[in-house]
Amino acid sequence: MGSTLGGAETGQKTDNWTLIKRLLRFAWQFRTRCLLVIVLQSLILCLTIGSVNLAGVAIDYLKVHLTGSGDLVWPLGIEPPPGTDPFHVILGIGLCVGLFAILRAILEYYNELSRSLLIHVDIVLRLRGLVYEKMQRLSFRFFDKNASGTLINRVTSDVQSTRAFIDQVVVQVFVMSVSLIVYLGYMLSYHVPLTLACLVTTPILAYASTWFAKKLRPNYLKNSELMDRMVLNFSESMQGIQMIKGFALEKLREKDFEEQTQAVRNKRQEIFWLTSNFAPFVGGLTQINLIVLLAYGGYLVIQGQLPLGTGLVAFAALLQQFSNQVANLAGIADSVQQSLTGARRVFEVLDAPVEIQSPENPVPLEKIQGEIRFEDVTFGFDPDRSILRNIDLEAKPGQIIAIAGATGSGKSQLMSLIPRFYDPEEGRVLLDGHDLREIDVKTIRRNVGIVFQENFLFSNSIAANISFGNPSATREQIEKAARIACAHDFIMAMPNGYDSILSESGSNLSGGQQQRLAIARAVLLEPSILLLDDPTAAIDPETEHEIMAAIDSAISGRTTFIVAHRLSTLRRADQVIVLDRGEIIQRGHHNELMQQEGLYRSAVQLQAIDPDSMALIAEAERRQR
Ligand SMILES: Nc1ncnc2c1ncn2[C@@H]1O[C@H](COP(=O)(O)OP(=O)(O)OP(=O)(O)O)[C@@H](O)[C@H]1O
Repeated sequence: MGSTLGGAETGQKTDNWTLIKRLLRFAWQFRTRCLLVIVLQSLILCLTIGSVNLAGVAIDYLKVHLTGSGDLVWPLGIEPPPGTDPFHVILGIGLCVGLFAILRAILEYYNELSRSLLIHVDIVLRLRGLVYEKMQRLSFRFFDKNASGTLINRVTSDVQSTRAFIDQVVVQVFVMSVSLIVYLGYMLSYHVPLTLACLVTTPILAYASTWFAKKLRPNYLKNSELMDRMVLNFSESMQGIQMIKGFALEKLREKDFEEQTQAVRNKRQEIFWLTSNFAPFVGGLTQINLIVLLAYGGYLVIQGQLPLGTGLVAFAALLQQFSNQVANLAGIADSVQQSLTGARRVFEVLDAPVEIQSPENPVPLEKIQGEIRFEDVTFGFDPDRSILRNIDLEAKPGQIIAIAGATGSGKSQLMSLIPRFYDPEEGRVLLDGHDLREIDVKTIRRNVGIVFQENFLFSNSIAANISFGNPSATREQIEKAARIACAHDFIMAMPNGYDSILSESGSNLSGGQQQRLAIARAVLLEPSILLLDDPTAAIDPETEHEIMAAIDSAISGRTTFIVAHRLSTLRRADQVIVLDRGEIIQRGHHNELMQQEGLYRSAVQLQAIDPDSMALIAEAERRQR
């Protein structure tokens, strides 16, 4: 799906006009349905004027019939045959008004239908699709910077606000302009000075609308921010419900949520206060017009300069319609501000640069051997603080590289550079001798199996979870992967075996079972490279050996990077890398490292190779030095 909203405003605050031009370009693709809505609304308008005019004709006819004086102008020159019974004439006009009303009702039905399709089917689905598709392509840095609350809001309520620009601004402005022109034209054709006198309040109205729009803008922005916070709080509370209950913090979280809801409520109230004050103000101003009409128009009728029915009465009805349209200004100004705030936030997502992209001409790689090399790699989240510094390392195909180090020393970040979740700031990472930036991103990721400390499982069948990376995998392939990951037996013990449906996030499985499914998922890809980021960290010691058995069979024949704190894994590794504050401070086989003085030997001797203990030992050693 290509972005039709694309523009050059990336990363910078766009002014309202640029935003409006861009929204109009977006609206252009819905021109047919917009046009249909406009045509229907215009026909409804014509019928309204027709009815008003016919009612005026009926009054004038009665007046002429009763007083025997005055002129009567029949619409389109169609007049009843001479000698027709006056009652039949009035009845005929009444039937025409009734027919117009039926036609109007039919058109209003189609108008409502077209508007709903335009809004809910065309615009909202299209916009949501664009935002969702873009979010799938965005790199990790984007998600590091944007909390999930703001992202959820951008896909949901901001998209809704943005679409308001089309149906509540573009279409409404058009309909309002056409109505105003037609009403004005009709009124001017009857009496120019009276029309001008009736519009004396218009400049005040225009000024007030601008003031109102300016007042609303910051309020809508703040409202979106407060909503983001509220949604984030809610989604975190749902995800961390176990933790909240475990610490008996329900009341505290409830209070937090209530405060945030209250803040949203207060902001909304401010907005409602503004809008509900503006609407009666506009209504009041338009009533002044009616007073002018009655005084001046009444005088003209008495003087015989204006017909009563098609003049004063029709004028009053049209002025009322005119005023209703003008009163819409408040709603339109409100929609403009709301939709521009939403659109700005939607465009921020659509314009966010996709940092990690495949090159235009990627190097063709037939078969990946799995050789990984880091050459003088430096990496950080912000330019002033490097997380990894001057990393050089090499893993030959099929080798096991164990990574040990204190908590926060950069173990996970080092691994995250291999599937190109991030690019290094300096230096390069090579796969089979090619810089990762020269290889197609999909090729890299299909050849890298990853098992994290905690893995996300979808509320789908076990088979679908295992074949997540390759949905077309056969049942045999899925079972083979599950057997390698030592998961087959527990899966078969479940009521529906591989077709058993997992609860949200796999919560009906134990931690060890979840990890084994994650290993099966990684193995199914038959990757040349396996990244195991401390897969036993969140597992109790009893289950740990089951996971280790799964890992042992999974890593055979693959280049494996494993964050490890088990001696057996470290001994088995071809190379152990010891990280401290983003730098490799020791490297070599376990036996070699045990010959050297340093953090590794101290940690092994104290049987404290886990990241927390290594952090303490590293700190103690630094103090000694
Ligand atoms: N998204 C992020 N934005 C900014 N800093 C980050 C981000 N992710 C990690 N860091 C920082 O990078 C450093 C290294 O983190 P990393 O997760 O690689 O450590 P680790 O050695 O794997 O730790 P642990 O053993 O606790 O898992 C830490 O100081 C951490 O605060």
